[in-house]
Amino acid sequence: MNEDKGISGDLMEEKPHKNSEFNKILSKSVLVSPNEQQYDLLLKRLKQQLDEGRGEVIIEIGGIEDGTDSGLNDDEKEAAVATLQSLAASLECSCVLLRERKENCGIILQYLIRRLLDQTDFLEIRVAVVGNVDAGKSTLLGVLTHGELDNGRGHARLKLFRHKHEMESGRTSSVGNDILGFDSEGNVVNKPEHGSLDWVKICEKSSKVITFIDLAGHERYLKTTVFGMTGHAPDFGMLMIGANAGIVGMTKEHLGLALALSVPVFVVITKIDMCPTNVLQDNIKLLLRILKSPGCRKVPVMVKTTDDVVLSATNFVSERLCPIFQVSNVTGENLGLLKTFLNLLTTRMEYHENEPAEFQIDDTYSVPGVGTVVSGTTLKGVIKLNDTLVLGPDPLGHFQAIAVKSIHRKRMAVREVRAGQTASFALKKIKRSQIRKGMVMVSPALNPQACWEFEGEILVLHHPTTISSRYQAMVHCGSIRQTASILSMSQDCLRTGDKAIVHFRFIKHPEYIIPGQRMVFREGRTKAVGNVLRILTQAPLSAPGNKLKPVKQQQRQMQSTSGSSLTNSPQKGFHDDGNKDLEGVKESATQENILIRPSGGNKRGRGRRGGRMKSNNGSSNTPKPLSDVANITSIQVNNRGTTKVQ
Ligand SMILES: Nc1nc2c(ncn2[C@@H]2O[C@H](COP(=O)(O)OP(=O)(O)OP(=O)(O)O)[C@@H](O)[C@H]2O)c(=O)[nH]1
Repeated sequence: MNEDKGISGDLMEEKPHKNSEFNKILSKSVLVSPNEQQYDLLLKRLKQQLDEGRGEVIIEIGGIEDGTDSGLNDDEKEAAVATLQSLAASLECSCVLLRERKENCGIILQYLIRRLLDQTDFLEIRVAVVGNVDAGKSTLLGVLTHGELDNGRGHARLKLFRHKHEMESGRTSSVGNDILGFDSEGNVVNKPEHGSLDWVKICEKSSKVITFIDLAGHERYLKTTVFGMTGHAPDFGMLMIGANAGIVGMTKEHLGLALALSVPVFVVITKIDMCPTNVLQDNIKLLLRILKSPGCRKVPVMVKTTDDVVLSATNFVSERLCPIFQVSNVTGENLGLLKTFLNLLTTRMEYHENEPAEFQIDDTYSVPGVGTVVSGTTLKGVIKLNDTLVLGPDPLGHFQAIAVKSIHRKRMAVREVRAGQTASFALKKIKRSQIRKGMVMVSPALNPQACWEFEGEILVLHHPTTISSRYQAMVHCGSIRQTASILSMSQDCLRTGDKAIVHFRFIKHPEYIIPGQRMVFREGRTKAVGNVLRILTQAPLSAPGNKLKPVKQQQRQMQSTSGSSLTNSPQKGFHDDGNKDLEGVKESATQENILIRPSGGNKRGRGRRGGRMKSNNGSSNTPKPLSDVANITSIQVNNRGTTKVQ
């Protein structure tokens, strides 16, 4: 089958593997018998590679592609492997063979070098699990993390459900988490006897922990699913498809969401044990067509052997690659391949030691005997025990100093957390009611500012009619989830497929957002995606909680400021590189129609939220011209409502 071919050559050329530089010094002669100087150089480079890969790297030996130096014979292989093992041991790493292949020129090997970490440390990868209802999401997670196969009637998923109504209905409604640990050799740490409370035991024995963010498949819970995709900062998306049902319901919606948020996706087709071959083939054909379409532009790879796993995992740094697994939760078929793949995934989040810390809160708890606890993801820097951070913004836009008295990672007490890691902090002298999802804890060095208004560049993926000024919908941006109103736009009105610069204002309280962040703007089936371009107002235009001023009044206010000097605007115009990012998604909205649902009324949303969806010519408030909006940079308004234009 044509689709079954391996990873296409052009993909490899486009994004050379990150180890390719290192591999150049791994020439056969050097590895087989390095002199002292060469050995030291190898050691130094390997350490560098491990630091870059957050503690692990995949090394290929004997595979230099210049044609002169490739392939090892048996003796050379033995010597080269001994050198690699000695290098790994010197750096306190494990060295595990992943793949051995015989080419005409000789043997080529791939090894996983992984740092041995102490009990409290582990590499963390977050995988968002999406797919339609009944695709088998909770079941697969139950099978993977509890080591027992399913019975086909919902046995495995029972271990994951968090609410009584979920047990009764068999449907996930909340964002659930479960973990799968791998030791330094790549063996699964989870055992059937590990209950869901044994996270500490699993983490202590693991070098890498995969956190699955189990998201609801039903349309009713889409808001929660979008929050899971934006607020939990997943490294990857696992799109689950039932073999017999195929691409139905929310499958395309979820795929589109991952695409819009630039989250690399791999596909797991479940229930292959109960699906007739012809149905499976038809569903796979459709899947491949969608993935290859101009809207997705993915390179699908059917993963059938360990070789395919290693190849796709090492190239999964490219968002374009889309590995596809076919598994059964009942017979366990191909689950081994999926586990090996998960073991080889590496985090996408970068970590720089000296960056000021940023932590976004995605949940709050009140724990008896402990007090208020917040959980979330460390986005930047490192947070250590007893550090003082600032928490906010509160409804007045203020941040307050807060000391970090205890840190937990996956229920395990630790001394520090770094970028890319989720954690929870117990906070003193603050009530749970004072904290909400979307708040941040950041280093005081950042001098964080609360934001009521911001400018975003958005692309409308779907709207039944048109969007114009004063339209309101939910903004999802990181763990922020709040309704915002459109004050003005660079176009009179927006229809499906349109792109525009939009001036938003949060309706309830200010938030902490950063230019460049990805955002989703949605209400019911209306959906737009884009980037935050810049922050416009640092303080409320009126007292918090007050209704918005009419747009015209706001615009007059803004016009009076046009031409004033740009104080906090990092950008001069609107044509920034965010445009580029949206191109692929735009195509998906316009050409392939994968995200577009058939037009239809949206009566529920219209009534409840008070958003106005006008007919094409119905815009009574002419939006400000783009050039004018560009000039307005900061309208500083204090709480009494006095405007100070800078
Ligand atoms: N035969 C067979 N049945 C499976 C397999 N995977 C899941 N099932 C069954 O499919 C049903 C639905 O599985 P769930 O895990 O609840 O599906 P889900 O995608 O989590 O659904 P939501 O939580 O509502 O989003 C259950 O009865 C499972 O036992 C499989 O590989 N083979």
